[in-house]
Order: sequence, then structure tokens, then C-alpha cells
Amino acid sequence: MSPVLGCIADDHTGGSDIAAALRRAGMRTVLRFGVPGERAGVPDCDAVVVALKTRSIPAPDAVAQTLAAQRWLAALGVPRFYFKYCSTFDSTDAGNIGPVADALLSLLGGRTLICPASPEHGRTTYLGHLFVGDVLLSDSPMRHHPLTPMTDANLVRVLGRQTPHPVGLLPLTAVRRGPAFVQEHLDGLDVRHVVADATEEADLLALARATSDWPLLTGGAGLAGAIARVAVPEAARAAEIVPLPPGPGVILAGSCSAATLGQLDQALARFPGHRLDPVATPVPAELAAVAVEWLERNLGDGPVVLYSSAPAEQRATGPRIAEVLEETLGLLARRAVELGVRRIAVAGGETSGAVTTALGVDQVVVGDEADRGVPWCVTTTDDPVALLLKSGNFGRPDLLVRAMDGATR
Ligand SMILES: Nc1ncnc2c1ncn2[C@@H]1O[C@H](COP(=O)(O)OP(=O)(O)OP(=O)(O)O)[C@@H](O)[C@H]1O
Ligand SMILES: O=C(O)[C@@H](O)C(=O)CO
Repeated sequence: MSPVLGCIADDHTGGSDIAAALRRAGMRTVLRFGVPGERAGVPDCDAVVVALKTRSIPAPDAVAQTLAAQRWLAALGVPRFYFKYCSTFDSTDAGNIGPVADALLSLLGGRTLICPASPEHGRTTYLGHLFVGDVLLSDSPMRHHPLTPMTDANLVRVLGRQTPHPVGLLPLTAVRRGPAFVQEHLDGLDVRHVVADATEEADLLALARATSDWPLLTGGAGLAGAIARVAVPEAARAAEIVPLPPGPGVILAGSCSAATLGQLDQALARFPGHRLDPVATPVPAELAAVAVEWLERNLGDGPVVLYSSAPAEQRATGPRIAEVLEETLGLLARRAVELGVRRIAVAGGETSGAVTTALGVDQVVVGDEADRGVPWCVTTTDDPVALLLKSGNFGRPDLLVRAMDGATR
């Protein structure tokens, strides 16, 4: 049987977040990293997530990679697609949410919802405005994001700058009046992109029910989880147990989000840490060499922390900084595995992409979550490595400390 749902995530932590939501709803889920080779197959499963690293690359490249992933999923016989982006709508006026959604719609036809709301992560949308906890997106720490600063919370307006097509709104009052009214409201909108309000799980379920025959939906892990809950009967919801390999642990942190900085504080109070300074040493091989020397000296019985994360005022600036740090953290991940590390907690979506790419990991089994949306992912190789790919904003303050004990929720 072919998988019933094919998801394309624009970064690796987003991929693990949506995979966790699908698994939690009872879908047997496979998570792949990067555009799969034409011949790549998947084990028997209900959903496949292809996690790309397309959030912050030029829009034409993001479109090309997404369409290649969609072609591969379609060749598996997948009938429905989901484009997963960040619940904080991370993007710029150049893209990539609008251009990617447009390209997928040109191929699949019809219209789509734009629904980043993930109430379980504190992301809600009301009258098209995205809230993070109890503040507007534009008042949240996302306004200082190093790659995709979000300074406008009105998603109709934000997406309107990324697509030549008009953008509509499905307001909460309509969502709450039931599927028939949602349908009526949508019929009255002559647009292909509809920003959909949702502040509770029940709203996401209503949206999933009202659009169950749409070939493409887009949003955060919240709506995808609702689609899975609508598709899988409650009695059939049993999550697969995935054991973690034993071995020392390392934390690799490149995320500069407020949540990561708090989690790092706790981890650094418990474990030895080494800070990467890309200004003093702007060449990845050299920056990594100093850190490897530190790693070899400090990787004993307990976990260690390698990080570049910094609050906005201490961050390095320059066109190549992110690239230098991501390459360096990738090199360090490789060396850590050579040194016997079997548990790696990575903080940050771009950073996770760099680490999985450097480790050559193309497929993992998704296991239990250490925190909501942060599952353990175990490679399917003979000598498996467990990866915890943490979205910048996710997790309780002690997540990184608990992760080093292989903790689950
Ligand atoms: N000290 C620093 N100065 C400047 N840039 C940094 C610094 N440390 C990390 N970065 C870069 O900031 C970016 C952080 O993005 P990343 O996606 O890894 O984290 P995030 O945005 O918090 O997570 P997510 O995308 O999951 O929300 C990376 O490209 C990283 O290399
Ligand atoms: O949706 C989210 O917030 C996360 O899955 C994510 O994409 C962060 O990179």
C-alpha cells in the first residue's frame, strides 16, 4: 500500500516536528532528509516526510528541490501532499513560502490553506495575525531572527508580498461555524491561498475535515496532526517503540532563539562547553580544528556542549557567518561520531540541516518525543546514532540536559 500522505518540510527540525505529530496521531511515519534519489524506496508506512533545507535559500532553488521531492512522493503513489513550514512563518519578502506553495499548486491544481497555527506550541492565528504565546509574532523574539526576521504579524500581508496572487482569509468565526459554512465561505473567495485562523486543536480538526479532498495543504505540524487524526481511527493509534543506542552524548547548538539560550544556560551549568567564535576564526576547518582539540580533551564520561548560540547583541554579523558556523558544526558532528558519540542533540533548524547533511543521514525512524515536537530520530544504519533535532523555539528549559540522559516526555 502506498503512504496516504506525503509531506515536504522546509527544514530538518520542522521535518522531525511534523513526523512526531503524525506518529502521535497513529501514522507509521518515515522521515527522510534531502531530495531522495530516484530509486530510493521507503519501508511500509502511512506517511513520508521529506525534510529539506530550503527555508533560507534562494526561492528558485527552494522551488526546484520541493518539486523534485514532490515528484518522488508522487512516484510512490502518494495521493495527498503537505508543505510544512515554520509555525512562526519564517520567511522573507523574497520567499520561500509563497513561491513554493505557488509551484506546488501549479502542479496539483486547486487551492490551499495557509495555516501555521500550532496551538500546542503556543502559535495561534486570529484574523490572519500570528501570535506567539500571548504576543504578536512581530513583538516576539522572532523579530530578531538572524536569517528571517519577522516584523509583520499579518500573514495575509506577509504572504501577499511573496506571491503575485491575491491572498484570502478564513476567519475564526467561519471556522467555528462548521464544515458547511467553511465550504460556503471558501466558495465565496476567488483566491488560491487562504490564510486560515485557528486558536485551538478543535479548529485545526474542523479545517482538516473541511479540506479532506484537497490535494495540497500547507502549514505547521498542528494542521498536519489534525489531518492524521481525521484519517486514522482512534482505536488504531499505537506509536512504534524505537530504542536509543547507548553511548556518550553531545549538544551542538547554533540556534539563537530565546528558548535555546535558556536551555543552553542549563546545559552549560551541568556540562563542559566550548563556544565557537566565527569572528576570531572565520575559516570552518580552522574553527573546527580548535573545537575538535577541545572535544577530544573533554569528551570523557559525561556529555559536552559545542555552541555558537548568542543573544542578538553578541551575534556576529557578516554575509558568511551562518555558513561558516553551519559547516563547522557539521564537521564537529562527524568527528564526535568518530569518537564514539551516539546521541546528538542539535538546536536549530538550519543547524540540524547542516549536521544531518554532514553525517550523511538520509533516513531515520521517528521515536518518542523528548518534548512536544522534538522526537528522537534514530538512523537506520548498522551502528545507529540517535539525533534529537530541536527547533529553535521548542522545548522546556531543561530539554538539553534531559536529552543527554535519553529522556522522553
Ligand atoms: N553567534 C552567532 N552569530 C551569528 N549567527 C549565528 C550565531 N550562532 C548561530 N548563528 C546562525 O544563526 C542561524 C540560526 O538558525 P537555526 O535555524 O539553526 O536556529 P533557529 O532559527 O533558532 O531554529 P529554527 O529554525 O528551528 O526555529 C544559523 O544559521 C546559525 O549558524
Ligand atoms: O513549526 C515549527 O515551529 C518548527 O517545526 C520549525 O519548523 C522550526 O524550524
